[in-house]
Amino acid sequence: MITTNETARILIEALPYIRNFTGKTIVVKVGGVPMTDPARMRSLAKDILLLHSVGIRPVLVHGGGPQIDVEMAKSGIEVKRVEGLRVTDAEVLDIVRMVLVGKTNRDLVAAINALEPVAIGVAGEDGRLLEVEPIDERLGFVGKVTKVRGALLHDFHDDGLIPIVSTVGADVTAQPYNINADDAARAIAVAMGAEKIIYLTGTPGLLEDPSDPSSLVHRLTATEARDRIADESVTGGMIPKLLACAEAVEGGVGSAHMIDGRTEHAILVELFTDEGIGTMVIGESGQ
Ligand SMILES: Nc1ncnc2c1ncn2[C@@H]1O[C@H](COP(=O)(O)OP(=O)(O)O)[C@@H](O)[C@H]1O
Ligand SMILES: CC(=O)N[C@@H](CCC(=O)OP(=O)(O)O)C(=O)O
Repeated sequence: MITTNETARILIEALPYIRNFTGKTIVVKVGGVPMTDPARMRSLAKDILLLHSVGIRPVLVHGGGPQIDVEMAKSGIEVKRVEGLRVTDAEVLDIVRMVLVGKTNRDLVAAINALEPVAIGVAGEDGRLLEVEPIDERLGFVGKVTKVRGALLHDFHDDGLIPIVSTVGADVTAQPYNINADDAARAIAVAMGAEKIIYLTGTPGLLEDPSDPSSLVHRLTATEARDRIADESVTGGMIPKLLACAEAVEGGVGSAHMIDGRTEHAILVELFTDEGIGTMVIGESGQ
């Protein structure tokens, strides 16, 4: 049982962090794994609302890879990925939009709005928030973000709203494209001049040995992150995630964090306490 003194100490410890982050943009990307449990989604909604309530400007970007896999299986379509990216033909693209824009985004918006009606859902193809180019024709409709209309998201914040972004973008002809949500979150954080980007994932962070959760890498630079991708010590979904962290700090975001989205209130511990959790990627100066 937490004592009154401990509660007071925690609040006092949080104060300088709250002061430091007030008025700043923090991008939180939640992966599909942490969202498989509705209780976790409700807990995430409380955390995001708390950030908003203390004057932080949060942008919640979500994935939904496992949820797309389930719908593809129901339709009897085989899942193919190349270096963590889903091969997306027109049929798969329909499923991606249905799941990300039609379901996952709505569930997150509803989870926050059940507490306070300040969440607004937006897809990357709305108002061409996320403009893309195809990455590689072998991947089909998979896009790399070339432009972010960040002003749209700043406007939502100015209006007291929390934008919840699903990462289906569009090219200049309005053709929709599937985007890796980690990379889309990175592009948004860079375009908005975010203070931090936080990835809530299905692992404790970057692991030396992916089968050993205690082998957590606490801190590394963007160059070290790129080296680990080059020497193939990370695989699957960790490749775009680690690359996104490196590109975020190289693009001017203060720091990028990968933390365990399955741990309740991990965002609050990361932001408001002296306890660093998960993996932090920083710029070359070590700051
Ligand atoms: N070195 C590593 N450390 C941690 N995870 C790794 C590593 N190498 C590969 N992975 C894999 O990457 C996955 C995380 O990427 P992904 O599933 O896309 O994340 P998300 O949970 O955000 O959707 C982990 O669940 C793990 O299977
Ligand atoms: C191109 C590509 O691979 N897009 C991803 C988009 C969703 C996503 O990134 O979801 P997670 O964050 O849960 O991994 C996909 O289709 O799975």
